[in-house]
Amino acid sequence: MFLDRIVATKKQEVDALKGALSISKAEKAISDSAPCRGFHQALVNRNRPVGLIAEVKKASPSKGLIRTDFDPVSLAQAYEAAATDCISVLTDTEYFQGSNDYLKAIREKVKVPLLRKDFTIDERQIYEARLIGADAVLLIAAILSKSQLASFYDLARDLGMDALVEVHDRRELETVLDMGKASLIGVNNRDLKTFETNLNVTEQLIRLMPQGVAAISESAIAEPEDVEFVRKAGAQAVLVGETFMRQSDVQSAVQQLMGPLTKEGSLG
Ligand SMILES: O=C(O)c1ccccc1NCC(=O)[C@H](O)[C@H](O)COP(=O)(O)O
Repeated sequence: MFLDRIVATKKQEVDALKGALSISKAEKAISDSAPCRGFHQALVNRNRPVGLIAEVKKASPSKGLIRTDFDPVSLAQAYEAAATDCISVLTDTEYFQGSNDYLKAIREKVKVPLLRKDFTIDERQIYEARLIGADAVLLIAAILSKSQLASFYDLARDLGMDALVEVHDRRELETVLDMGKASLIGVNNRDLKTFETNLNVTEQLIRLMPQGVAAISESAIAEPEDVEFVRKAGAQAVLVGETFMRQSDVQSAVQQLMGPLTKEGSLG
């Protein structure tokens, strides 16, 4: 199964990180660094009726190479110019052709809060995310135990970041809700084991979420009708990658998919 392969590769990367990243040095560097930008708060204060996390995504296991003229900083600047609330940056190299360097370079040029989109399986990756400039990390319920979810969540918060906790089915959602911490839950419409996508997953899972949880619908959102469908299902924001990456003009692609701004003067 592909997800198992990804996790096996991450285990090797984490072994290398154990030699390369000292937690005490990381803590010192983080205490000297600028505070994070509020990722969750940007979605609360969103610029449109449905918030947007726009993804910088060069390639994927399901689609292969998605964008050939891939300049991560220009893409992120186009997202910012289109009043995107948050940006997701894929940092996995092996399967998504992403890079920590992309996130670092985007952090230098763009003020929008950044999600480090990767497969977190070890606490060192959370320190690393904060050091490279992330404002939030992704915690995928399909690859973590309840105790890992809780401790990684607490660590992210202790380091000043938000955590987007991702689920795909009822069992994963129940685990996350049992944990009793997550206030930002992503429903991935893509089954990461089969790559099948279905927006009904958002509808089925959001209705099981208590009030006070902000739900993000992730993956396979391609048309304004899809955004409307997940809004009606209760999603407060969407996470979109491929649809934007396949358009030459990313800024206008955001406007076409997401519609006009709610707040005057948000653009630019
Ligand atoms: O995108 C994939 O093929 C994929 C395969 C295995 C694990 C994760 C995968 N994608 C990560 C994501 O969650 C998406 O990049 C993100 O939700 C955006 O999806 P899309 O708008 O469909 O590009």
